[in-house]
Amino acid sequence: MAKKATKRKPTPTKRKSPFILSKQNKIILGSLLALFSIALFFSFISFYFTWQEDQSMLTEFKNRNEEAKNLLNKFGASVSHFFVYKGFGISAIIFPILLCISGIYMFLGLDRNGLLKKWIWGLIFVIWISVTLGFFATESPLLGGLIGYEINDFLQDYAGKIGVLLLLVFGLVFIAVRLFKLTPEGIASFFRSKKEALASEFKSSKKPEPETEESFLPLGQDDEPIIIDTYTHKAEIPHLEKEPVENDFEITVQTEPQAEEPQLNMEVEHIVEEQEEIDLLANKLVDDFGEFDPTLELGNYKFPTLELLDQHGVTGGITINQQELEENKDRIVDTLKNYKIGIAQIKATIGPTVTLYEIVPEAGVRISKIKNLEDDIALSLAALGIRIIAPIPGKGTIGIEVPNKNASIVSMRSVIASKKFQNAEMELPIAFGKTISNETFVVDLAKMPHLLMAGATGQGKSVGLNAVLTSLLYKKHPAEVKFILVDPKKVELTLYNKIERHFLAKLPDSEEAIITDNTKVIHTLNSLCIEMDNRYELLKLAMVRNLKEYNTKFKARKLNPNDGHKFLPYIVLVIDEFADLIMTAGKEVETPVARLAQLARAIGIHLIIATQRPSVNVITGIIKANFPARLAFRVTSKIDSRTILDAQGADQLIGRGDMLFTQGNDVTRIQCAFVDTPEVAKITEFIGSQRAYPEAHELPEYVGEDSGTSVDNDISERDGKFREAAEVIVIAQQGSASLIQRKLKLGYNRAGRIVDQLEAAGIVGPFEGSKARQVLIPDLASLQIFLDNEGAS
Ligand SMILES: Nc1ncnc2c1ncn2[C@@H]1O[C@H](COP(=O)(O)OP(=O)(O)OP(=O)(O)O)[C@@H](O)[C@H]1O
Repeated sequence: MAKKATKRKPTPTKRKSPFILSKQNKIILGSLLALFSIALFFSFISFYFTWQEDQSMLTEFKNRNEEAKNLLNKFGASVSHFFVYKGFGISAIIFPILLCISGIYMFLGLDRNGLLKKWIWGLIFVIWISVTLGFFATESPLLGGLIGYEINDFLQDYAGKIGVLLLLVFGLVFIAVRLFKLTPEGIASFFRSKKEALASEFKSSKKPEPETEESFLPLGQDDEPIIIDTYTHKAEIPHLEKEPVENDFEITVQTEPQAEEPQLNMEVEHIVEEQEEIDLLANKLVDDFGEFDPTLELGNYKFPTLELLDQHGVTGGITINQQELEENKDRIVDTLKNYKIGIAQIKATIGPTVTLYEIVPEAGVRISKIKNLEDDIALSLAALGIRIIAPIPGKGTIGIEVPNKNASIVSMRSVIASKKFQNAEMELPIAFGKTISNETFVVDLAKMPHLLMAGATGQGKSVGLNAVLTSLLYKKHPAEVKFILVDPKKVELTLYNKIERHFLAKLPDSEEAIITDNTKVIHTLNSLCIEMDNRYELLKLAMVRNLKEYNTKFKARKLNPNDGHKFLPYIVLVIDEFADLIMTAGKEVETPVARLAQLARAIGIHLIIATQRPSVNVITGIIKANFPARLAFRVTSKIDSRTILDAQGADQLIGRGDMLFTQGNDVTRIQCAFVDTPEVAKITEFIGSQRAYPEAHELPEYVGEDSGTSVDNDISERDGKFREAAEVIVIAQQGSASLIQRKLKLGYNRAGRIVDQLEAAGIVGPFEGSKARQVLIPDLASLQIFLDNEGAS
């Protein structure tokens, strides 16, 4: 998206200009413009031959019996009269030329930036030529047109003839320098090179050199041994210190430095030009075709509209219950008074779910004393979820958060529609919800750069994940971001299947884009590691430090797609129920996740990991260290809160989307935006019904150690029990090593080896995680035929 890097427009529905035409319309309009401009061109030309005869026709435009001599008849005569006679004279011809170029641009669907430049220069030319001709050709007004004449007249009244002449010369200099990039040095070197070319031509015509090797040899030096290079057959350099010899071109050049000075100057200029060549080429490509636009393939893609989201009954802001506020204030003041803590000042900020009471204690009160009263205050307020922030970072106050009796829902619609989100100039903006002071909370996932989410069951984790995904869907074009969704629960993220070919990425041979089984997760994570390495390689080649710089360079056409460069979308990997994965796959999952978390930030791969159980064996030290951004919904214990946030507080939340977010230092309390399943269904339906890419974004192939075997299908090297094992497997129609182990009383390793050989022979299918392998031979008779054929071939 060439335009995406610049300012975003306020509403997602109006991101594109309403004047964007479809490809067909562009072709139609482009050809119409080009043909019209050709007609106009000839009409202007013919005006110069027919204008006198057609003059009387101008008032007879409606009269169908009258005919004009102009090539375009009365229309041509009138338009030409307007543009040439009343307008700019002969320079009016530039208009059809500009129109023709515009038509070609439209026809070929080229970028409009280059065209705008041409129009600006065209208009400058039109005016300059018209005024110049108006100045010099006062006798023939048709050359400069009425405008040229009038401008001259006007200027001469104020600046006189000389003043206008100087202005015209300045115009010429301006055009020469800005458009043709002429400089005094450039002109001087041009003439110098011409002069030298002439001189050398003259010289060579005077002394024609015979085309033999001897012509390079110094003449008249018989007494000196001449060293001839065996490869080049030329005299070697040592002759330098010798007296200059007229006939020896090479030596003369090197022994007369003064005569060579102009040539040295020229060389310097040449080097400068060479250095700029890549940039010049890129600039030319951008001028001709415009910046690369990754969204072009789905050019008609429409962003989801706000109407797809519900208000959830919230139309206005938060309703303030004055009585509740007063009561809470009095209770806080009374409770603190009971403990002999005086309050100098108290202020309330009302949020969607909690109200923050900011207290300035009287001088001499110890902060730790108030902090220790947390439970007592909660008791006296008879409310759950009280949190004391002492002191509030950046302010000299103590905060007491008290849940509102009637919490209001923060709808996803309200946060998406907020100015803060709409105007967010972020790479991957996420609108989480609203803070305690009712401000929309927007953060950039690209800066986090990975997010860890935890919360006990039913506290709003799935809604939180949907809020993250919805935010990105409302802001990003399918070309800019791809999701990899891992959903071991198999039900939470299924709705996103509909946007598979727009927004999802998957392994080359997998059918389902949403990953639900563990083996596939391991493969996908390893495949992402390969993608990461590939991307680093591309970044290295492009000599940039991160994905943003890389894509900017690619859009500016400074990276050649023939060298493997391509526009790289962000990849967001979402793993729901991470605990479940770690429990079943352990290190196999942890290692690639840690590797990605450590290294993937620069190349645009971002991880979002959600878990119900934030225990230390799930969120291990290495994972924690690489996930500075953490989001905690309500958890069941202080320990869990510490594991996820490195601070307590998450155990005191009130649930239903009440959450704490930290990016390393401050902890912010946020009410998560609520987006319901039917809303997600509508959004995915809206996107899914639009034209899509032919396939989901393909990840690099990963060949796992356990998928397939490297065992050769060598009959002579097969285990002695191979045939028996094959029979057991075919009878049971179950390809498992443990079955062979039991039935044939073999050790595990030997049984495993036999299964590998069975796979290599094509009797059982590949490894499928916890499931038994598929048996590819239906019955014993078929097996018999199969093995006999194998032996015969
Ligand atoms: N931000 C919110 N605003 C209002 N209500 C919410 C919010 N988030 C969640 N809820 C309520 O809590 C319920 C449970 O939320 P959710 O399904 O997200 O929980 P969960 O943490 O994913 O649970 P589990 O881990 O069992 O899947 C929702 O159905 C909704 O009624």
